[in-house]
Amino acid sequence: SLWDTIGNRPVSNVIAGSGFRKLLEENGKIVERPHPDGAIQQFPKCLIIGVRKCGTRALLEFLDLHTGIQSAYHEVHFFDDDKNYNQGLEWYRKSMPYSLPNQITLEKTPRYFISHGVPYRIKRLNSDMKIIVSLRHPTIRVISDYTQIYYNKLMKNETPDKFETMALDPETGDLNMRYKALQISVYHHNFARWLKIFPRNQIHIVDGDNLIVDPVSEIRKIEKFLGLSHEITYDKLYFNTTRGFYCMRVNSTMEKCLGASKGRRHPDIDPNLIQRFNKFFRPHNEKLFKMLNRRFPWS
Ligand SMILES: Nc1ncnc2c1ncn2[C@@H]1O[C@H](COP(=O)(O)OS(=O)(=O)O)[C@@H](OP(=O)(O)O)[C@H]1O
Repeated sequence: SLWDTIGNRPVSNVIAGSGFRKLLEENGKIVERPHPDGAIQQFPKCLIIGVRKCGTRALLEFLDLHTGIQSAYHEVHFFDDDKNYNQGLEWYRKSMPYSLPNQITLEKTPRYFISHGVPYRIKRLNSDMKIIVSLRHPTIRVISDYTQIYYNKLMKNETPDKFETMALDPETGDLNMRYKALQISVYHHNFARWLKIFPRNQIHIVDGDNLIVDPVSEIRKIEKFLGLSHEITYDKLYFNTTRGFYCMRVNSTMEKCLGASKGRRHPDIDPNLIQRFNKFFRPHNEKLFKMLNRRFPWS
């Protein structure tokens, strides 16, 4: 991609800390991401592993505003995709943005959370890897997941299934346990695998619902988790009333919101069906809270 070709081209006449590291856009396109002398491509020290639709893109981009962090813009899918994994570690390192030696490289691939074998592969690369997981209300996450697939189908000129068709077993009318979006929201199933490989204190959990309404408070906890100073304030993030979400002040002249696929309106869903989902998730949430030694305001 354009991104990668720029990554291999050093631009030396740019001063560190003066905006060299951030997205540069021209006519809405990312055109260049120059880096300073001494910058190198480093393995990530921190991974955002998921969960899908829980604000992983917002986290990655907001954290990229920090001078101590360089985020890989694309989802690299190294640990979950055998085709990429078999390219080897150098391939992975070369997929990273340039950063100064004391900066933390950050990568996010939400599929890591649900992919078997990934925790072990990450541990083999770096047993000290810091791991970030964002969680949202499980029912809202299901609906967000459905909404994404709904629009993906529309874009491919396919007819999307109704939510009820996906969510309910056609024979019994019960919730469809084979529905992938439902399975992903049973967070403790996947979490159990991660906690077998990584100690709890190496995993930071973000409240993805709170990230939407008070991003600075969630980012601040991550800054602490990563041993970074507190830089991301409401000078850098502002509430964009048109979008209905927080957007970024990348520098004094550039503002940036997440892409149009983030924060789409969810379809109206029968409140009874929502209640059935909530009821289904309740005991699973309790298991999760126990596992994580932390509660969330989901009922
Ligand atoms: N600031 C800001 N701007 C836009 N969107 C925001 C923001 N903060 C959090 N979110 C929520 O992020 C949800 C998408 O999550 P992900 O980025 O993890 O999705 S993905 O798995 O990478 O497709 C997305 O879910 P939907 O609202 O269902 O689209 C948003 O609610």
